[in-house]
Amino acid sequence: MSRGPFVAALVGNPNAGKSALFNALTGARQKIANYPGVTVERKAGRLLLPSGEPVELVDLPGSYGFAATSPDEEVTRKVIMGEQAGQVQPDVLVIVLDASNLEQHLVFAQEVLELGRPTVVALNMVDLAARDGLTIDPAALAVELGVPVIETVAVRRKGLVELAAAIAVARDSAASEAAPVPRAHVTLPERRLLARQMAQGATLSETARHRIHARMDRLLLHPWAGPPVLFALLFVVFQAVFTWAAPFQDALDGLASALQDLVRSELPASLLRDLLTDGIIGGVGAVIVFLPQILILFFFILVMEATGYMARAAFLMDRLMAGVGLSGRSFIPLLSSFACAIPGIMATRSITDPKDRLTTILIAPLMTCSARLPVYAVIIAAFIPNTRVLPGVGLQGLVLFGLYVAGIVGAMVVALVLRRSVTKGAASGFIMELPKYQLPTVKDLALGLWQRAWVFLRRAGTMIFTVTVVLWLLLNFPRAEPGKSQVDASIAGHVANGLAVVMEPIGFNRDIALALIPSMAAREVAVSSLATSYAVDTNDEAVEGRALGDQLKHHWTLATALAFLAWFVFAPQCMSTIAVTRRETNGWKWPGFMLAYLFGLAYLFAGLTYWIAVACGLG
Ligand SMILES: Nc1nc2c(ncn2[C@@H]2O[C@H](COP(=O)(O)OP(=O)(O)OP(=O)(O)O)[C@@H](O)[C@H]2O)c(=O)[nH]1
Ligand SMILES: [Mg+2]
Repeated sequence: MSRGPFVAALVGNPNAGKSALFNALTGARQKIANYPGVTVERKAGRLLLPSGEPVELVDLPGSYGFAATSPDEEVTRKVIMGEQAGQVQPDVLVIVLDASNLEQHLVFAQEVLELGRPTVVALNMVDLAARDGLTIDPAALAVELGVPVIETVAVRRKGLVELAAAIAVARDSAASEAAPVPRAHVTLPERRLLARQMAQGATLSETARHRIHARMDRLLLHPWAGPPVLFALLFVVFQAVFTWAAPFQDALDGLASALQDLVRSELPASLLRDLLTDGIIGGVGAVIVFLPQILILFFFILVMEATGYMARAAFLMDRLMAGVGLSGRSFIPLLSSFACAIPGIMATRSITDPKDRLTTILIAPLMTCSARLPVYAVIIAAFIPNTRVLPGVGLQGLVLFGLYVAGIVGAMVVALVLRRSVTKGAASGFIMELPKYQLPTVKDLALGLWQRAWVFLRRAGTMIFTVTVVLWLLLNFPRAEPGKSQVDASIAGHVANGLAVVMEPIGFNRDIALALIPSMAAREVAVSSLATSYAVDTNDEAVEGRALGDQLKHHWTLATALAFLAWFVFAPQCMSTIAVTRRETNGWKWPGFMLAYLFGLAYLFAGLTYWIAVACGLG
């Protein structure tokens, strides 16, 4: 019988370390192509046996079972069964197991072993198992599985020679045996039970903590159960942002009003008094009331990071991100962008693939940064009734959650489009180690929250303060004739009236146009400039005292409010984001592209929202 070299294939669950083993075993002797007819990568390379004889080693996509339906898993099944076009059936199967996750990995391993083909098991990641206080006896496992078991640490090149030798032995037995001897078929629940028994039987020692952590991972990283848990958690976070913050916000609001009243009663009526009350206290105060909501959001983010859950979320997201041509590597930069796009864009430096990185930079502004929270919150509080949709689920929190989701979905769609057009190229792999679960320490949490509060207050005291005062000046000069609108007469009013022509089709009035320009300096200024401009234009003392929310309800329709929210989901972020994009991409091309596509999307979606809302009778 004459044929090509012997073929061995690496099979196992996702993240068992197959590709790491493949790279370690084949080195530079690799070929990468696509399987004919499918877009799943075919990775094959040459492994030299201890005798010097070559074996073709094939790295298969990770799989949870033969019944699975994803194109990747379908290829894995077909290759093993010898049904895949362009691929000879492997003579030897190398099952790769994650020793620190043995029970879970043994489920699919049994299904592969049922085929009765010549098989070797690589018990990989024994270093991680040892770190977690877990010792596994390879000899005992070999008895239970009925095939040789070799301990490996792919990333440290440990056990590679022994594995190659075992492959050689299995290959010799394959040559001498006439046909595979299939084992009895068992059902999935039986396989799960057996997996637990075998894992327990082969485990020499295990700490109680490891047992609990392994159980948590089994749930939180589960391909079906994991994402709903993540989603539910985020949902709770956004509900909390509204419900927990309310009393603190009321207190801050009361403080600002009291301060305004104090200034009004102490100073004689003058422009200076107006600057203090309407400009500074009104404008900056309108932003500062959102401190509690920002701190609650960060409290959750910090807890998720400190406990080790965030890395697991990245791990879960890796599969979803792969769907849009990105990897889990983009998850951390994108997550940082929920605080602010600037650190997020800077964090993309850890992404090695240039096209991955560029795509991540371009979509980072679609993640809802914390500066947008005040804008969303003020509009939602004014226009969305504070009703319960379900027990414990408020409509306001739900809308906020929806806005965040809209940003994420928008980002994923944009990534998908970009990866097929401007940043076309193959997706790169994801390498990440999961940290141990830990209880967060109160000190670290307090420190993290304090830093966040400080960043926010400093912004309010410097950038937002300056922009608010400048806007107030532009709104107050030149002075209007008595009885005429001050905003219409002012410099800012003239500019806004010009811009309003463009914005009118999407339901934006002059006040909004006025707020949009300074909000390019900092998002929160949209809130303070609305507060300032309504204060400047009211002479009636009774109306002047009204909260911003009441003013908005007075001047805007629901359709306009919804369009405004949609605008803020997509509109380009502040100037600093554009500047940092220029720096990170070395030129004006990509920041220019970013501005253009984000303005385009913002206009389109604000318009769609407005027209649909008007058509539904909300105008
Ligand atoms: N500490 C440690 N890490 C490992 C070991 N083997 C692999 N890894 C790491 O585990 C992660 C997953 O490894 P991969 O080789 O990509 O896993 P895979 O089985 O090819 O995964 P899929 O292709 O998704 O099925 C990577 O971050 C590897 O660096 C090991 O023995 N020890
Ligand atoms: Mg792989």
